[in-house]
Amino acid sequence: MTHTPARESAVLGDRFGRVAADLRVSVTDRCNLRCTYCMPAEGLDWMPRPEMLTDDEMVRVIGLFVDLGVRQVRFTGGEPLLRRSLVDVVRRVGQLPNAPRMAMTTNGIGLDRLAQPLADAGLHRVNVSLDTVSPERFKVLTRRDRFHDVERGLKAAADAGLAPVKVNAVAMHSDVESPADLLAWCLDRGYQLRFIEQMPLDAQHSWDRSTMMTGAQLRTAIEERFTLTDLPAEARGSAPAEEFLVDGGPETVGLIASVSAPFCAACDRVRLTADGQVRNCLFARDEGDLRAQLRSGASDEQLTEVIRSTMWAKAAGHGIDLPGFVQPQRPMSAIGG
Ligand SMILES: Nc1nc2c(ncn2[C@@H]2O[C@H](COP(=O)(O)OP(=O)(O)OP(=O)(O)O)[C@@H](O)[C@H]2O)c(=O)[nH]1
Ligand SMILES: C[S@@+](CC[C@H](N)C(=O)[O-])C[C@H]1O[C@@H](n2cnc3c(N)ncnc32)[C@H](O)[C@@H]1O
Ligand code: SF4
Ligand code: SF4
Repeated sequence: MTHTPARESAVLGDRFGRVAADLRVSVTDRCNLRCTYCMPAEGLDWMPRPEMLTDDEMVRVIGLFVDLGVRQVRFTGGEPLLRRSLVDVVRRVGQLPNAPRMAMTTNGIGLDRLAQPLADAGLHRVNVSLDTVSPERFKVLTRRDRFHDVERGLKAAADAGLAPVKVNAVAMHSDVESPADLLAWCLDRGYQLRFIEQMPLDAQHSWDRSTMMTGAQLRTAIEERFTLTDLPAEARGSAPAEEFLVDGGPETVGLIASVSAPFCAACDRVRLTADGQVRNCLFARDEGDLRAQLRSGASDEQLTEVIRSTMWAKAAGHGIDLPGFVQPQRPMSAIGG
């Protein structure tokens, strides 16, 4: 590969001039829910534990990303709260030189107990996934009867000051309730709701475009009850969510239209999996193997070279609409979203 100045600069760039500043770290692939758009009911093997990065390995690699210009680290999973050492990892990342902002994406189960310790360890904010306000519907969608655990988790996050508390909802046509019901519930409690288009990343490879609600369809459904006002395009930056004022604001609702309106041209994200692979895109089919290097005694410079070369190879976009699109082998639950 030709080495250009951009390829060797202090920041983590790619061939299209994008610079990664947001690292998403999957700390485990294990989960206590089985959301239908993410995992099969059973039969998905977990990563063997010896293949997972230890805390020391994970913190070392995150430190290298920070040295390369990463300014926000998001802990995700699987379910990140299932990693027993999570609070300690957060504390250690918060103590790095040039410590990044730290966020987490979680299903909220266990957050009632962990929100305060995580906030004390330095976590700044949290996004909680919740697709419905009906406990019965929750049980169907996640195959577990845990709605009230999530409800308690959300409240604990707000009480611990992990603000703003955002709620993520994957929207599908099969949903019986209106997206406006979930929005009303979130507005009442001060949570910032964002709807997400379902992406072809489920472990069972059963994604079907026709079950996905598009951003435009969601907007229409929400506008049956609320007035939405566009925010200036500049306000969005590199965020996946396009935000709208609800009934004149200040509350907002977000639409993450990854499939119908991709935001890849402004992408500033890079990913680290729990088994130590760098992914330059949610949909990447190749990964940079940091674990092998780490365990064969690589220097920081050698690890940095793996990160840089993986990022340099990043594609322009996810290519879902291209004829040759192939879903990555690694499922959403082992990437982290
Ligand atoms: N296509 C695509 N989807 C993404 C990307 N980053 C996050 N998402 C999806 O957006 C949804 C919400 O993700 P979150 O983990 O809450 O992250 P976020 O929206 O960047 O978080 P905030 O910074 O709090 O707005 C999930 O379904 C993610 O898979 C991305 O880089 N590309
Ligand atoms: C993979 S989960 C991992 C973190 C945590 N378990 C949770 O659910 O928040 C991260 C995010 O991806 C979203 N997600 C999962 N499968 C998806 C899919 N097929 N399409 C779009 N988003 C998906 C979830 O709703 C969640 O907001
Ligand atoms: S979306 Fe999150 S909570 Fe649901 S099965 Fe996937 S990893 Fe678990
Ligand atoms: S699909 Fe890939 S390139 Fe597009 S925004 Fe997501 S991570 Fe970035």
